[in-house]
Amino acid sequence: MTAHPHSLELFRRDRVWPFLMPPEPRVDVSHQVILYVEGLNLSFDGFKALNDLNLYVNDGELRCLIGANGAGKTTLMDVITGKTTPDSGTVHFGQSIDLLHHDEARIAQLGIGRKFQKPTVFEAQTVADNLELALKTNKGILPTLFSQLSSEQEDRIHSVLHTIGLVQQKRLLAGNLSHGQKQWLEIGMLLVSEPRLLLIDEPVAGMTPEETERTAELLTSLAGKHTVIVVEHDMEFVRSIARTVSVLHQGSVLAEGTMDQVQNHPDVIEVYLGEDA
Ligand SMILES: Nc1ncnc2c1ncn2[C@@H]1O[C@H](COP(=O)(O)OP(=O)(O)OP(=O)(O)O)[C@@H](O)[C@H]1O
Repeated sequence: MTAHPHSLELFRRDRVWPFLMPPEPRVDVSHQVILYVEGLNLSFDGFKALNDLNLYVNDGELRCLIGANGAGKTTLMDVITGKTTPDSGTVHFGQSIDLLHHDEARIAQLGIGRKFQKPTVFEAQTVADNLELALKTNKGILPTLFSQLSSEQEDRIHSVLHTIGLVQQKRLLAGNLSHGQKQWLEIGMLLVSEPRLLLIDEPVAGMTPEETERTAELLTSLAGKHTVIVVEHDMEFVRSIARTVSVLHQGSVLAEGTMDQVQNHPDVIEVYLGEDA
């Protein structure tokens, strides 16, 4: 008796059916904290890039990380996103997800999106196609523009275009966008997969004052639904968006609070802002 074609399909070795895949763990934010970083240490050839670093970020918060060059901001982002393994310490996403047990790709799937300083959009594709490709890539499907989007996915792309203020530009090639618009598009490319936590590195570097202002509006509008951590050197920008600022110095959190509180903190005046004064 020949097997029914559907049963052959069912026994293909290379298929994993959705009901057999491990369920996507939910991020447990029952204690309002979405990110716990505790006792992180990391040395590079004896130099302590992270030094017993502790950081707690609440769900829905917009947190700014500031600190002089070499303070450890990028290294911290690298550890949270699985790019670098610390020597010791723990990193938890919500109450129960131990991020140090997952690799970079899995951490992205779990809902942590990272945007590097330089935009890396596909310049030869339209704005809408960039979002579509990002959505498919994030879902682990071989990215192609030929497979159809579901209506839910189309709605999501439209809503992201709206959020990033590029509805009018959706048919433009990304290469023709301004620097600021490319940065927003790249934020949109993260948003299509609805991340819980967004890590954004120097979003306003190289932007015009108008673009900087719109970026402030965009990032503040994302907080609440998402948790946003912004690394930024532009203090005026930080002041315009941040409720809580964490100051990193020599691999540790030196001070935390509102911009006014940290600027008036004696340790900060001494080691960081004092240098500019
Ligand atoms: N892979 C590495 N190997 C050796 N040293 C490293 C490595 N990565 C970072 N470092 C060092 O660790 C320190 C912290 O760097 P990090 O990039 O985290 O600082 P940062 O706060 O992000 O600075 P910036 O504002 O300049 O981006 C620096 O002195 C850097 O040279």
